Amino acid sequence: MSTETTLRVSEIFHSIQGESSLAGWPCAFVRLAGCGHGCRYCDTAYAKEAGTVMTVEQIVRRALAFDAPCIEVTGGEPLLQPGAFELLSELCDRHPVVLLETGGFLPVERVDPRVHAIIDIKAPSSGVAAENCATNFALALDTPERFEFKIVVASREDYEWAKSYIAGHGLPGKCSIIFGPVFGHLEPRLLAEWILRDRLPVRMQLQLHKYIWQPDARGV
Ligand SMILES: C[S@@+](CC[C@H](N)C(=O)[O-])C[C@H]1O[C@@H](n2cnc3c(N)ncnc32)[C@H](O)[C@@H]1O
Ligand SMILES: Nc1nc2[nH]cc(C(=O)O)c2c(=O)[nH]1
Ligand code: SF4
Ligand SMILES: [Mg+2]
Repeated sequence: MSTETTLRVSEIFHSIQGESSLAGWPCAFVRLAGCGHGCRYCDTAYAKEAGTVMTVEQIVRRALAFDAPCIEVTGGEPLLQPGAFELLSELCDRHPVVLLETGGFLPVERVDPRVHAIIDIKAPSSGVAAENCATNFALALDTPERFEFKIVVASREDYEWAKSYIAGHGLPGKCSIIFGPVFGHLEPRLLAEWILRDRLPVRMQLQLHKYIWQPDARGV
């Protein structure tokens, strides 16, 4: 594997992990550039710009320099760049906790098994629910400790869809599942009450960083 492989990078930053089961931990983020998806609620449209070309070695050194308990590769859609797989493996060689945030429409089987992958399942309000890649569920049910599934909901309809979607794929009780509100669209209290009323075996998340800094701030 060559660490001279290049990738297009949107930003590399140090923040408090705002999402997933590791929310709250200081984290180094590598946001790769580019995304072919078009989730209606996307809060990171800027990552679709070209970005800066960097080698795997340069990216890894920048991320390690934050000396954070975890490193997350996100985007844009990180798995769209072939070099992302090498980047993830190189990070795993040099750091014990490597996370991947991926949009759930690409297969994750080529991702280094040492990576903890947070796979987003897109609900109908995203406009791209038809592109959810169901092959990822079989892999996750096989090795559940490697994965988390996240569903961001904007409405009661999204919530009902999410409830039956996870049940239909046999995920509850087997895989870690997180529901979160589309920021500013669904009142967190409503989602909390729906989960409690249904006794749903899912975690609830808020995007912590949007309560610490300006919700539309970059680099946090
Ligand atoms: C910006 S995307 C980048 C990684 C990957 N493309 C994906 O979709 O997971 C990271 C996460 O941000 C979340 N997200 C994006 N816009 C959001 C919003 N308006 N409200 C809540 N979560 C949002 C999605 O759940 C997504 O998983
Ligand atoms: N602080 C912080 N935590 C995050 N977790 C996942 C993020 C993402 O955009 O993928 C993100 C982000 O953009 N900021
Ligand atoms: S897949 Fe991720 S980066 Fe791409 S549009 Fe959807 S939320 Fe935004
Ligand atoms: Mg974000």
